[in-house]
Amino acid sequence: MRLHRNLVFTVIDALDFIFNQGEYADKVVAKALKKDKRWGSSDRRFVAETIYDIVRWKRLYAEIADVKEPFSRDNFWRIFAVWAVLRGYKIPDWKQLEGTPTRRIKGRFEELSKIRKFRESIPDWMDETGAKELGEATWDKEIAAQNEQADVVLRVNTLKTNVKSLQNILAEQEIRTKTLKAYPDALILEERANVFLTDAFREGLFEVQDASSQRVAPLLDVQPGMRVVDACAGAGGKTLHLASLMQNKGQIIAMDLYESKMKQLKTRAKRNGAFNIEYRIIENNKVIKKLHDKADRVLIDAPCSGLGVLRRNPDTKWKLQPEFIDNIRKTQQDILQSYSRMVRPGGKLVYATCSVLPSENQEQIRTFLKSENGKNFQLEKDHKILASVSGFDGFYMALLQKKS
Ligand SMILES: C[S@@+](CC[C@H](N)C(=O)[O-])C[C@H]1O[C@@H](n2cnc3c(N)ncnc32)[C@H](O)[C@@H]1O
Repeated sequence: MRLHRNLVFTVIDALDFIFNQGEYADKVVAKALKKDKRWGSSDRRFVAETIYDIVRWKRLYAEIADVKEPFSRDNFWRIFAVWAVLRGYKIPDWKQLEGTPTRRIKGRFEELSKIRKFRESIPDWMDETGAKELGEATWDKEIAAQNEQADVVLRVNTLKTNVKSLQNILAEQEIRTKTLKAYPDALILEERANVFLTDAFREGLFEVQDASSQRVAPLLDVQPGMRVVDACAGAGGKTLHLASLMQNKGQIIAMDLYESKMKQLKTRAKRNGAFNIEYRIIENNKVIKKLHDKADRVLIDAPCSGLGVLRRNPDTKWKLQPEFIDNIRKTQQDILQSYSRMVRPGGKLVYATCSVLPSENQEQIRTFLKSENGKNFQLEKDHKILASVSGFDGFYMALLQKKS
């Protein structure tokens, strides 16, 4: 395997943006891929996958390369050299890679692979939190699974098409997919492809949405004609799923703190042909109060640590801080306390996160159910989804019913 100079330089530049300028990996990758129109699909794959790989394995590779943050340009080359040696590339005779200690790199890799926080390349605090909350054995498997590359999963937009038709449309463009048992609207790509460039995507025939995330909206048990509040709608992955489950009938009130996210949701809703959505920015508590006891269903897709979706967002490992998790736990309980009041007697509520930490999940529900507000609710069921067991993102979702 040969390394190509302009691709590798693009990777080094991207790492500088991510690690020294605090930019998000997905944005940097998207920008990097636009750099040269002549690149073919394997060049683009090399750039994207190498950047993500090095972001994912930063701690391990930096330790092997014996470099510390803030990284200089020379440090990035040394980290890149570690990646290239471990991936089996022949090191080219470029001056930046002169003197790469191939044998030493392999030896250090063997040694460090015996220690989980290096082997899985995570900060000390994250390793301790994961082990404390899930137990050593489960965390061992879970963090390993979360370091694997995620599959690309589509959710078929049943407002516009069905699984079989979309499968045929994509197959005509050489994009082969498989159905997934127990996930009725899902298609999984057999090989990675940039599905956002397809006409099928532009026409709103599907969204990219992990299989675990596709379990949230169905759990809420919505029916056409209901009034449903999606209280933390964000850019609306689950709002759109709710709209198709409701066959565009009834009312979905999508809320978030941020207007920018609502704007993205509006664009996506238009593409999806979802017409039963109203939008509210939560500027103050009045927005919530007005809906007290009025919603048949409320979805709280709560802000969380994201410790279930590291496969998709490996830079979370480095951006997340323990203080953030402490604060987000308080926010999660506040949101549960406040937004649950929108559920009408006899109505239902789903609380979900894309975290695997019990303290953000079942423990929040336990605290809520013991509280004054929570006494009006009972837990119907919950799903604790681990990436190591499901093969998809780590998620938690609980269905509660308000007493009549
Ligand atoms: C997990 S994300 C939502 C993802 C979205 N539901 C989807 O499926 O694409 C959590 C969202 O909660 C929003 N949020 C944070 N604090 C909030 C609050 N107090 N009230 C409502 N939304 C909040 C964030 O802006 C973010 O968009």
